[in-house]
Amino acid sequence: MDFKIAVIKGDGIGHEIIDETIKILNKIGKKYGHNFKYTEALAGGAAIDKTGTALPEETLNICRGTDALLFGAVGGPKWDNLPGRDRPEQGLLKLRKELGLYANLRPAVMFDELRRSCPLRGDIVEGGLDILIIRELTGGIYFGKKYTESDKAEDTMEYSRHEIERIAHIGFQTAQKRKGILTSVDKANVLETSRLWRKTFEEISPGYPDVTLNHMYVDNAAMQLVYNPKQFDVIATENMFGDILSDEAAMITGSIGLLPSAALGNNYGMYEPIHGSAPDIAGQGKANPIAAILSSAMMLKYSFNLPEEAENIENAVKKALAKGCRTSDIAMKNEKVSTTEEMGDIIALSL
Ligand SMILES: NC(=O)c1ccc[n+]([C@@H]2O[C@H](COP(=O)([O-])OP(=O)(O)OC[C@H]3O[C@@H](n4cnc5c(N)ncnc54)[C@H](O)[C@@H]3O)[C@@H](O)[C@H]2O)c1
Ligand SMILES: CC(C)[C@H](C(=O)O)[C@@H](O)C(=O)O
Ligand SMILES: [Mg+2]
Repeated sequence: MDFKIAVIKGDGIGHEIIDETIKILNKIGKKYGHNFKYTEALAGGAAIDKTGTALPEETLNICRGTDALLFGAVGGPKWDNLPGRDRPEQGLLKLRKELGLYANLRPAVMFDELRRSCPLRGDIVEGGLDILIIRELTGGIYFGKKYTESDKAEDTMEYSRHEIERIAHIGFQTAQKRKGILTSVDKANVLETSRLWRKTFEEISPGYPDVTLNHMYVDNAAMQLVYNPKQFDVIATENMFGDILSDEAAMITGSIGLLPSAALGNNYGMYEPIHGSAPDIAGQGKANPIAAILSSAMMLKYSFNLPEEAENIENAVKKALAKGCRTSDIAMKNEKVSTTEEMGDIIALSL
């Protein structure tokens, strides 16, 4: 079958990790008889340099004409002094908003092979970890009214019932297919948006009697993630809390370079690692491509309905780790360090 994929490498390590991901997809295509057709598009700093804007109209048109999007990362020190609305990150935010990608699935799964890379005590993560964070992606403080003058600035957090309801349904339905435990994370002791969030989850809960709904304040959730992460099955939370908690969850599994994501809406799916452009290691072959490669597995599963092919990629990642392949972020002292490309090669060989 033919599948059209828009590829946005972005900035920094975005290029290196997406190149490895395409290597894997091509091999999968060959193995299963699929034809993945890629169209590259610009966003972020690279787009600013070339066109003056972080999300050119042409990029949006390319994305609207494809079956799914593969995204690397955007941003970097070169563009850090631009006014907020002109920054590379705005390209990503606008893409999410324009394509209606409101639900962001961020699975934090610990590979047995990487138990030693987890910074937590062994007994805390014994038996492994499998948490799915569902982050609301097109609302909240990221997209509320903004205001700035020389001595004062404002960001507004806004949520409508509709925005919360659609995330809640995804949270409950996802929990139904897993262990049936949904933790809604908010700050309802302080924020009006969180009180509406909690009330909405409560109202929807009776429709899912097989799911246990818990509420947790975000500060406690940050603490519980390192104290007792195994209590979590599905976490549903608003945009900024989800951004922060998913970086924390990624590190618990061993590295931020491991955590993939799917940004889903009613018409499109965009697949991106949760990490950034990592300017400190860009261009040095040090980036871990696993988060991007696992994001492509999510693409096969969610956008193309190819679960067997997706599982093949996940298993190949496990095999590469079992063979001892480690990029610098997950290598222990005295372990051989592989480059981004070597990791990609070993995963490709393991398919
Ligand atoms: N989705 C995105 O495009 C995205 C996400 C986060 C940050 N950013 C942008 O990236 C830039 C850098 O931000 P930051 O430093 O806060 O976050 P970052 O995720 O880029 O890097 C944080 C740390 O993690 C390391 N790291 C990240 N990904 C890695 C990988 N795949 N393999 C090995 N190590 C990895 C980096 O070297 C760095 O030390 C900023 O401009 C930021 O806005 C973009
Ligand atoms: C780059 C930034 C806009 C983005 C976010 O905050 O959503 C990133 O941190 C992420 O997690 O995808
Ligand atoms: Mg983030």
